[in-house]
Amino acid sequence: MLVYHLPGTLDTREADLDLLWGAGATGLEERAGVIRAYFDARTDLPAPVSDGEWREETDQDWQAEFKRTLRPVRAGRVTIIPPWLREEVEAGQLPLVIEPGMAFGTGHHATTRLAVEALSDLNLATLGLDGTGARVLDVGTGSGVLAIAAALLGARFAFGVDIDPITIPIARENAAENGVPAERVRFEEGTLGADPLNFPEGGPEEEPEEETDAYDVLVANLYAELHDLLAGEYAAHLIPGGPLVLTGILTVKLPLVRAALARERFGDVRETLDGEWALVTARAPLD
Ligand SMILES: C[S@@+](CC[C@H](N)C(=O)[O-])C[C@H]1O[C@@H](n2cnc3c(N)ncnc32)[C@H](O)[C@@H]1O
Repeated sequence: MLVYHLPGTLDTREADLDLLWGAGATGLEERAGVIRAYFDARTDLPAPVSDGEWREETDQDWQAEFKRTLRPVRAGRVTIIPPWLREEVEAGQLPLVIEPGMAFGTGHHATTRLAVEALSDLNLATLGLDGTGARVLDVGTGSGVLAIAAALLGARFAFGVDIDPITIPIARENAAENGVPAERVRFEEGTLGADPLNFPEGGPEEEPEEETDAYDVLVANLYAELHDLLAGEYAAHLIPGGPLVLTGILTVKLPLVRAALARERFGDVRETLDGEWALVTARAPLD
């Protein structure tokens, strides 16, 4: 790939951008104070933009640069890292390894971090039947990050569902990478309500008490309109009083989520804000 590196930013050199397009650039972007102009072939550039340099780059350069930009993400008792940053997890933190890839959920989005923090605040190891650990349902699992976080935090069983089939093998690989055994985490294509055949039963077959579709905790990083649509399903899939953790909510859309939770008689509704994003926790109705 042929890239022309021009010092400056898209803002400060706005007047020069037309010259690059005019010279045949196929794309422009800015990284760390350098404008990158993509070309199919070298060409003579006019004087105002001749202070840059041509570079041949390979895909490996891109991957290396992307890898260098990733940092560990601390979320409560968990630190989310790509595999090559294992050494950077502080003592006492639970490492959660996520291979950055095609599925949403590397931990770098505020909503993922907020949800892991909220899971970290719940006592997942002692919730649930006989205090033996919570059964957690993760709706819209993506990379599996929230279900895997729940398992690492002591949940007895975590179940991730996603309507996008591409996420499921990725989530399974991430669970294996974190050493979470298959009987403690499961991922299936599916959603709540729409297709009962696709909605899996509660857990490992060898434990009869798991064969229920009511969970101790439900977490969903989706978006406000979907939380509104699914609020009744959330209540139906939680034990009475079970914690609900919702994120993916733009703060401007909070009234929609508040109204949906009130309609379905959720209690103890609390909100945490991070910039334009919100996380809402609540308790399922008691009857
Ligand atoms: C914002 S990502 C969240 C990923 C991950 N749970 C996290 O917290 O980083 C939302 C995920 O929800 C999935 N999704 C969207 N609509 C859904 C639905 N109706 N039911 C289940 N999953 C859905 C998407 O495919 C996507 O993987």
